[in-house]
Order: sequence, then C-alpha cells, then structure tokens
Amino acid sequence: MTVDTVDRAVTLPGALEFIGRCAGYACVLLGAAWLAWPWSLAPTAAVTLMATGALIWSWWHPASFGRASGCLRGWIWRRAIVRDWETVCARCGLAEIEVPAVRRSRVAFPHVELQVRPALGQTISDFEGAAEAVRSGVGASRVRVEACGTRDVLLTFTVGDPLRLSFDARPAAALEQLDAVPMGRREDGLEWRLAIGPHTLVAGSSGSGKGSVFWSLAFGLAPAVHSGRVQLHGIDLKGGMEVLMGRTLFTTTATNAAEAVAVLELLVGWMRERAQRYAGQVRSHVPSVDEPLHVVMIDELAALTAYCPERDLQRRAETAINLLCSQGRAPGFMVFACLQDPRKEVIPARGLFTQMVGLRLKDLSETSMVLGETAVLSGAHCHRIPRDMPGTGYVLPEEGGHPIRVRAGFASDRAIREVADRFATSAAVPIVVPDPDPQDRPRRTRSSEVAS
Ligand SMILES: Nc1ncnc2c1ncn2[C@@H]1O[C@H](COP(=O)(O)OP(=O)(O)OP(=O)(O)O)[C@@H](O)[C@H]1O
Repeated sequence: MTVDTVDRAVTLPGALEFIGRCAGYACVLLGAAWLAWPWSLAPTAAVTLMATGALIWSWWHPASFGRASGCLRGWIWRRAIVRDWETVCARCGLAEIEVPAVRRSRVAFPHVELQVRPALGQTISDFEGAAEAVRSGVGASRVRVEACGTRDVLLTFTVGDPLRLSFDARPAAALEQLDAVPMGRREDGLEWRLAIGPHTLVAGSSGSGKGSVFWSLAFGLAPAVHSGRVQLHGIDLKGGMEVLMGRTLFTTTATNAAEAVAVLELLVGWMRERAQRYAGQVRSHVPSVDEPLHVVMIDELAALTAYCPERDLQRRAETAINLLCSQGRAPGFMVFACLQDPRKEVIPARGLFTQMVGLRLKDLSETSMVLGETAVLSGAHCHRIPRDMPGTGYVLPEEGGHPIRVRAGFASDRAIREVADRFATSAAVPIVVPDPDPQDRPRRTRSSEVAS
C-alpha cells in the first residue's frame, strides 16, 4: 500500500478526496497553460490560479503534493549547491591544491548527490574532515560522505525536511499480506512499513515518541486484529497508562510484573504447543483466524528486565522473552518492545531483536548500541534528532543499504479509543495470576521440630 492509500483510507471518503486532488491538479495545469500564453490573459491571474491549485492540492493530499513539490525544490537546491561549490570548497579548506571537480549531480529529494573528483593529493578523509563545514556552508541538514568507484567521493546532502510537520496515525486499510505494516512516512516521501516477523526493539529517550511508534503498529495491525488473524498482547508496567487506553485491541494485557510473567509464560506455552504441531508438517507460519500471529507489545521493557524489584519474576520474564525471541518467529510469535536505555545491562537479550528503530537518543554511543557503528557513519544520527520532532527516528532497511529517517504518526487518546472501539478483538483472554505455590513459601519451623 502506498502513502496515497493510507491518506485516502482515513481522512475522507475516497471519491471526495479524489475530486479535491483533481481540482488541485486542474488549477495548477490551467495556471501553467495560462502563463505559457501571457498575451491572452493576465499573468497575475495565472499565478493566483496556480497558487490556489497548489493550496488545494497540499490540503487534500499532502503526500503527493510533497513529492511533486520536492522535485522542484530539489532541482533548485542542486543548482544552488553546484553554483556555490567553488566558494564552499575555498572556505572549507578543500581548494588548497585545486577545486575538486563536480563530475555528476543528481536529485532524489530530499537528497542532492554530488559526485566529485578529489584533487591530486586529496583523500576521502579530507572530505570527511571538512564535512561539517561543507554541510553548514551549503545549508543542508545532513551530509553523508562515501567513496564512489576507485577515485571519486560521493557527497549526499539532505536538504529540506519532509518529516518536519507531524501527522496523525491512522488505521491501515485491510491488509492482504501481513509481512509489513504501514507505520508512517519516510523522508524520501514513501510510506514507512515495519517488517512483521523480526522481533523489534524501539529505543528512544523519554519524550522521543515511543508511544506513537507503539500505537502506529497497533493501528497498522488493527484490521487484522478485528478479523482474528492477529492477536495483540499488551504489557505496560507504567501502570497501564498506554495499553489500557486501547484495551479492546488486546487479547491479553498486563500492568504489573506478575501479570506480565503470566502473559509471557502463557505465550511460551502456546508457542511450544504450536511448534510441536508444526514439527515435520509446516516450516513457516501463515497467519489465519485458526492460527493467528501473536504480537507481544511491551512498553518500557526495562521495567521487566532491569528495574523489577521481584528477582524471581524478573528472571522468569527474561527467560520467557528470550524463548519467544529465539524460537517464536517460525511458529508466528513476534516481540515488539520499547525502551529508554539500550545498554546491555538493561536489556541483556538485545542481540535477539533483529529489527531496530532508533528514535531520539542521548548520545552517539547509544546510537551505536542500537543501530551499529556502520549506520552512524552512514548518517543515522539519533542523537541529533530535535526534541520538537517526537516520533522521528532511523531504521535500517531489510534489504540493506543506508539508514532511513522515518516518522510515525501521532496517535491522540481519542484516536486510540476510536480505533480500539472499531477494531476490537473477539479473542480477549482474562489473565489470572496464580497464587504463589505454597511449597515455594518460606517454611515456618514448628517449635516441636526445634525442640527435637
Ligand atoms: N509522532 C508524533 N508527532 C507529534 N507529537 C508526538 C508524536 N509522538 C509523540 N508526540 C508527543 O510527544 C510527547 C512525548 O511522546 P511519548 O509519550 O510517546 O514519548 P515516550 O518516548 O513514550 O516518552 P516516555 O518514555 O517518557 O513515556 C507527547 O506529548 C506526545 O504528544
């Protein structure tokens, strides 16, 4: 599904939205035609018509408008960068021998790529050293420096920011394939989709917008929850403030450590039972109403794995999470967890999470812990995400390549309640926490025993 369909799915009835978009296109085209024949009618009227069209278009369909206007903005940026290249090199210490020649330039908004040939005696390290000065000289928000072929250097400038404005999270239209779920937007204008299957860890400081990533996944899976192909299990040890807001989406919920362990151990039991049934019959699970995909959604994982005062519950929770993460994928069990502090002491099983989302993090070392050093060198700068852009982060594409900057939609309390009402699950299972086994209780010694 594309961004277009996500937008259409929720803002307005499809036909109305289509008419609005066509009106926008029509005004822009009419205005352009008008400008091309200025002798026939006043250019002012043409400009006004085009501006009106652009306004209508951006209002009714911001995603496609952003893509179209991005081409124009990228072209303007490329011209400016190439025009100022000599001056920037001279000021940033890259023109001491001679100005590195621009061999090729390309726009893939919001990126502008410059392939340059270093002067004799220059190396890629010179460009890496001057990168920050060149970035600010050009006016880009980020720059990535990498080798291109045997001699050239590729500079990728990020200009403008299509993720700057926040947008609302929306439930997906019915999902045919449950392999990836729409979560929000990518900076290249495409839809951000999270692969379903790999266990996912979302790391972000307090206030970085983990809640919006959490609910974007729940919204994305909501139609499949309603149809019974997916069952969500919500664990929220912050008193249930997040999960209980959308209670009816979840098959089970846990708001304290004992309930969390009960949910996790129940799931481990289901996972083992399913794996035994599949043994020798099925190698990979396909979600269906009879055999749903189970997604365990944990808000603040550290409350379970590091800050839980009851040691026994913490140990059991860790064991269950490790089992689900290491054996759950094939029989259809997925763990999705959010946490603030990504250190190994806090989350010993970090390596079992194979899909990472890095939101705003405290420093470079935290970013490296979450996404890896290579991703940091390729431009994943979670520690530089501004505070006023919650829900923004970096992900590594499954197919490999450079990290992608993404933003999840904002899920208001009202939207969560509406989605939970509309897509309620019919498979709710109450969680009963068993009383502690009497044999596990410390035994009181009878006075007669002492006497003997
Ligand atoms: N995608 C978004 N767009 C705009 N605002 C957002 C978005 N996501 C979150 N916010 C706002 O940012 C603030 C922090 O968000 P949120 O509570 O989700 O952060 P958090 O990472 O879960 O923090 P904590 O770990 O402290 O609970 C909230 O006020 C919320 O309204």
